[in-house]
Amino acid sequence: MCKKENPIPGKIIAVTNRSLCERPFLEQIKRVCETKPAALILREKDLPETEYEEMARQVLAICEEYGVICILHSYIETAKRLERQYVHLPLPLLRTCMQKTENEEKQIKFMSGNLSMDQKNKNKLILGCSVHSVEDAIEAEKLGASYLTAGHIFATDCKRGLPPRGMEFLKQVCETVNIPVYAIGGIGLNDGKIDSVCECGAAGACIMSAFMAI
Ligand SMILES: Cc1nc(C(=O)O)sc1CCOP(=O)(O)O
Repeated sequence: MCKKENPIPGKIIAVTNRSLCERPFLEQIKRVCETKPAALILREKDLPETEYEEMARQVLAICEEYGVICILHSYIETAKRLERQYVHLPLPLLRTCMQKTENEEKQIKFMSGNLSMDQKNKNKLILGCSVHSVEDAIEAEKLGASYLTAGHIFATDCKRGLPPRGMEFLKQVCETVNIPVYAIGGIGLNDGKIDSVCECGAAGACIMSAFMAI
């Protein structure tokens, strides 16, 4: 299993969901950042893009203050405007973006757009992608994803009524692709599941509800 270099420097990725917060959202983001996750995915995809962008500016400032990588979710134009290097996309969106262009060179150009990196890393866009099957994982890797989230691994209120895919599924995904995989779904901060998913070959875990209530 030779995984490419992980663009995320740690095991824990926080995922936001403002509807789960009891405190003002930005206050909650600060509390999350105080625990020093490696990254935070700003997943507020029900917001209109203008509101998302406004929120992203504020969240980015907090993440920067705490040295936490902020990954924008779904809104590619916002990511370009804010010159973000890290973007997370659901697979259908990654597919659509890539279909707009004919070859890999053009794809990267299209995706990178105005995403200006530091000079050394020019054009090095870090794309995350959510996958829910081994086939999805293979496709996302081919489309140029730099890391994957695979879920949902354990039962979670956020996917009520849907059976979890389990550790065997996670293992299969991790064994199949050559990019880092983060487990998502039903993982807490101190329940031992982070270690368990890493034993399956995952690079770490994405955690939503537990972080929104921390
Ligand atoms: C946002 C999300 N995506 C999933 C996927 O399977 O892609 S599972 C999920 C919910 C994760 O919430 P919690 O950490 O509270 O279980």
